[in-house]
Amino acid sequence: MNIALIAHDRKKQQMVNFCIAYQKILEAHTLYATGTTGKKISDATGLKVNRFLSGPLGGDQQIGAKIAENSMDLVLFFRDPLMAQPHEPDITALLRLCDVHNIPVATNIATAEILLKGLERGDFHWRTI
Ligand SMILES: O=C(CO)COP(=O)(O)O
Repeated sequence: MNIALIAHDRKKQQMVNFCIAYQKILEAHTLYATGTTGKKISDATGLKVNRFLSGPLGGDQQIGAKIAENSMDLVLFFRDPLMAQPHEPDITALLRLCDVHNIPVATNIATAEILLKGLERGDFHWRTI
């Protein structure tokens, strides 16, 4: 499965901790991330992460393009709901494309944990059909 990992600045440490906790599951998949998030994850875990541009410079849009091409199976996006983002339209567009293409998307760690447990259990095999 192709998994996108994205975190806003005040959620990045949480994303790193999440990736450490679920490294065993994540390492069996192909990981993608926005620029800064991906660097922090790979530095902390050694996981191979394919990095796009930083979010404000177009990284969310690049991940959106992968979704539109049916090349992304799962999106874990730890958003900061208490901080305005300069690239808010890009974020909205990315989440919209998840809905257009029925891509499972978590916008907080609680949902992300449930999705990864489902992934481990094989709940997403339908994505490969
Ligand atoms: O802004 C982001 C997502 O909207 C994340 O981008 P970075 O991972 O480059 O900080």
